[in-house]
Amino acid sequence: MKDILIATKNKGKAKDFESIFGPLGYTVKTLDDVASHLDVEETGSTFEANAILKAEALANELNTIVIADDSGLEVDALNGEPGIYSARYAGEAKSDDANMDKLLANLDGVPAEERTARFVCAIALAQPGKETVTYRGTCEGVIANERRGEFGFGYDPIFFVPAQNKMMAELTPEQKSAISHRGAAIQKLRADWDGLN
Ligand SMILES: O=c1nc[nH]c2c1ncn2[C@H]1C[C@H](O)[C@@H](COP(=O)(O)OP(=O)(O)OP(=O)(O)O)O1
Ligand SMILES: [Mg+2]
Repeated sequence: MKDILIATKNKGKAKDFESIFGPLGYTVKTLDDVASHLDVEETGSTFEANAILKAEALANELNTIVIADDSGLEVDALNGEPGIYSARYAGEAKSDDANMDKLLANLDGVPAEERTARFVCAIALAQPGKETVTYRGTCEGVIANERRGEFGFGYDPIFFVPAQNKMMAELTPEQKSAISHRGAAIQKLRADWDGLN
C-alpha cells in the first residue's frame, strides 16, 4: 500500500481525502499517525500561507513529501468572515456546533438571497528540497437557517448546495468530493501528484 501523508488533525478532512485517494490505492495517514506532538500555529493571513506552514512543518520533521489543507467558509453578508478563522470562530475549543450556532446567530434575519457563501480549500504540497506548491478549490452555496444531514464535518450541516439541491451534510463522501472545494483542489493537486508517484 502507498501512503499519503496529510498534516491535519481533522478527521473529517482526512475522510474527504480518503474518498478520493483510497480508491486509487493509497492509505491516508495524518498527524495522529506520524507526529501527534506537532502543533503548528496558523499565523498566516491567507489559506495558502497556513497550508504551507502546516505542510512544511511536517515535511521538515519527517524529511518526506507532505500535503496540508487549510480551508474555511466565506460568508458574503459578513464580509467574508469567518474565512481563515473558521475553525476558531466561536473560540479556541474549535467546536463545530458552537461555530454553527455563532454563524446562524450572526445571520439572524438575513434573507435567503443574501446568505450566499463559499467554501475555500487551499492545499499545499511540500517536498524536501523543493519549492512548496499550492492548489485552490472553491464551492458556492447558501447558509441555511437550520442544520440538516449527518455526513461530513464542520459547517456541512448548514451549507446548502443549490447545484445538488441538498445540504453538504446530506451528500455521501463520494458525492461531496465530486463537487466540493476540497475535491476541486485535490483534482488540481493530482495533475502534479501523479507525476511524482
Ligand atoms: O468541507 C468542509 N465542510 C465543512 N466545514 C469545512 C470544510 N472544510 C473546511 N471547513 C471548516 C471546518 C473548520 O472550521 C475550518 C477549517 O479549519 P482548518 O484550520 O483548515 O482545519 P482544522 O483546524 O480543523 O484542522 P487542521 O488545521 O489540523 O487541518 O473550515
Ligand atoms: Mg487548523
